[in-house]
Amino acid sequence: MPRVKKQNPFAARKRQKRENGPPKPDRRALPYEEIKRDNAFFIKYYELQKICATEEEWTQFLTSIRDNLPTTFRVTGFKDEAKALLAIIESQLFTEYVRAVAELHQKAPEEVERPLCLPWYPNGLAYQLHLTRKDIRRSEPLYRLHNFLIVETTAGGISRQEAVSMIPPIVLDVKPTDKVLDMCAAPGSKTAQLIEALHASPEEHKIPPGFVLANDVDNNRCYMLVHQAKRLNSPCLLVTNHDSSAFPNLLTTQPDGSQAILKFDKILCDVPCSGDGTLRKNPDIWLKWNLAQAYNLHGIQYRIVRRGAEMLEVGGRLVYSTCSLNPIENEAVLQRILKETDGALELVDAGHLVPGLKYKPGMTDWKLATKEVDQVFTSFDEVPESLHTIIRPGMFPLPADEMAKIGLEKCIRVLPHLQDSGGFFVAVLEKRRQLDFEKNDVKELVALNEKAKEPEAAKEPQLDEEGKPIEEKSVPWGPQRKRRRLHGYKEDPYVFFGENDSDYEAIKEFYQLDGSLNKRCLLTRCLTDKKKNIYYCSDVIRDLVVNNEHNIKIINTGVKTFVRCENRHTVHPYRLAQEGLQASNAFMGASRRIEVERDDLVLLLNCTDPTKPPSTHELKQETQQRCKELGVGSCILKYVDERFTLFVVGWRGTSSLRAYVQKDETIHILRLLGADLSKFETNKYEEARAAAAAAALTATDDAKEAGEGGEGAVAEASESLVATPMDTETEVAAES
Ligand SMILES: C[S@@+](CC[C@H](N)C(=O)[O-])C[C@H]1O[C@@H](n2cnc3c(N)ncnc32)[C@H](O)[C@@H]1O
Repeated sequence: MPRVKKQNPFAARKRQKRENGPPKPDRRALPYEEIKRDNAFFIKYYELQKICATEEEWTQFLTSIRDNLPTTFRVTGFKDEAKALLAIIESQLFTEYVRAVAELHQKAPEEVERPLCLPWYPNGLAYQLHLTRKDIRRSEPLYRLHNFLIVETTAGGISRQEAVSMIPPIVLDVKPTDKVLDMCAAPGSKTAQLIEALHASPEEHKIPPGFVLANDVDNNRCYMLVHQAKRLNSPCLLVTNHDSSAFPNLLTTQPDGSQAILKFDKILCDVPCSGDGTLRKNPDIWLKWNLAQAYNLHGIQYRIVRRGAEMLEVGGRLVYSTCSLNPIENEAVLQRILKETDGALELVDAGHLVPGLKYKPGMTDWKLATKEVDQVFTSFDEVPESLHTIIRPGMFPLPADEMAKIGLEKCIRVLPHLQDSGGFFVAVLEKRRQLDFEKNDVKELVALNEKAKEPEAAKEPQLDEEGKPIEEKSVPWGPQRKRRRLHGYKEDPYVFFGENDSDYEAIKEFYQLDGSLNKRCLLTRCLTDKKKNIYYCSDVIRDLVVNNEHNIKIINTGVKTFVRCENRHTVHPYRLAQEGLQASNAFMGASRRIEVERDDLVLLLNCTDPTKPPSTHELKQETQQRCKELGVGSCILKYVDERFTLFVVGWRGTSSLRAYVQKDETIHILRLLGADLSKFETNKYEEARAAAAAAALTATDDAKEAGEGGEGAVAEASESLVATPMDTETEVAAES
């Protein structure tokens, strides 16, 4: 049969671009100061919707939304370490903040307003600075604050996140036992919060029984998500890449060994939106805002929340959120799903979970309009036929009696002027019973999965009446539209340890692993006898991968726990990885542990030259004694004080001991220990000045010596000044 040649979409796009002429200038490239913070359609539209109660409030709203956004961050985690970091922030960092802001604005320190603790964020762990991102990035007096934010973000001590974006995970109220789905997760700031909530009771659960499945349709953004979530080192995270509106049903193994369709206890639908609530952070949206975006997005927003509702466990909770203020993307989507599910889904009031947050109730009346807002419609009958494909009947508010039943006023609308934040919309739904349109045929799904496992060549193509191959349909509970491509995805495989893995036996013996660690949850990402990195994931994540890897594209799972590290001194081929220690520590015996005092740990962490690790003779007597008992190889350094217990991966050399952590985490731990950090404190402004001066000097000297040709020397001079010490983990211990 002759094959129809398919068009290459990339080539087609390229051709189209060529035909369209030279590219338009990138509006995003405009500096924020130059963007006119105005858009007549935006103003006309929201004035029409009466999103504010009075003229005075409307003026406040407009003033606020045109202003830059203050910077906010939250201290990550709920553990003792987070409390200790918070104490340091509130004392040392904020003292430095007051000094620096006073210098920046040439004020007396007493006149500087201290950062604001966000009252509704649990445990006082989130703060708002009276500075914008730009202030922090571009003002020399603030360089220490900037360094702090960068280092602690990389080390996972804090998360820089817009205040309003912290709300959905709080009202989702995740518990360590919850099965959580984040349907539109990238770049992952909310996923990080969900993971933290999952790990909130380490005393109760060594490894939480629940998990977070974080998904995004955009492959590149999935990698941003992996990067963001990696800082939390959770073995209970699975990242997938799929269209959420057609997310396949997944299989899970029940305690009795049978298979069932996975239902989630908590689902976050932080759907794609027009983003006009982020105008303060992204002023370029002023240039492109138009109503067509909302009309276009309404459909996909509805389909995502509908699919979410199907996958939700009865009794489970689903949070729908957008960073848009538009009722078309918010209330109109919710009224549609609430009407369709006819009482099976219920809106609940979650205000008590964010006490002190100022917000407005959801809207129960709104109008639709043309793109230019020159024609306004209150019902579908008024919409001209030419707009029928854009403006749909379901976008109009329901009749008053139906509206009263669904209770849209329980939604949370945050407007920028209420507490100097971005704009946001959040709604909390709970599932009371199964939905009429839910498909839960487990036998069909098992059969489909089995088929998907067959090698491609073994499959009989499905043919239509004319003998042409039938494209598989995209249905939420069935195979994906592009299922065939799954086999072509370039993700590395997930290879779990078998029953009798010799590497596992060696690791178990060396580290005295206890039997509660399921060896079958260790995995590698390649099919080889000589494993390099060994990852660990929780039992439930393993089960999900094994049951569903042929049905959904898995981007990432597992935390790096053991890394091959062999040299002539080592007796065991694997060292521990700091990333995995948070999980693996719970299973480790006493054989490779050293308890260290503060001074020893500070000494070890301060060694930034991997070729000169501290000699054991420099350490306390007890540490030296313990070192003698340990052979060469990886070990766990344990530090305890009244505030927290820290575990750090170490390396016992033939005559040395060193800490095996990356630079930013080193600084984070030293900060917690109250050590002197001045050697890590860099002033980029001073460095740039020094580099420029050195370059100028060299250029002058070179020009004197060689006449022309000074340029290369200038470049060289400046390059040599930007080398940073110990940015990455050094693979082999110094002595080897
Ligand atoms: C508002 S952002 C999510 C922000 C994210 N929750 C966070 O807190 O970092 C919306 C995301 O939805 C993704 N997206 C858009 N359409 C989608 C779809 N059909 N299925 C899954 N994800 C989708 C986009 O790629 C984008 O990353």
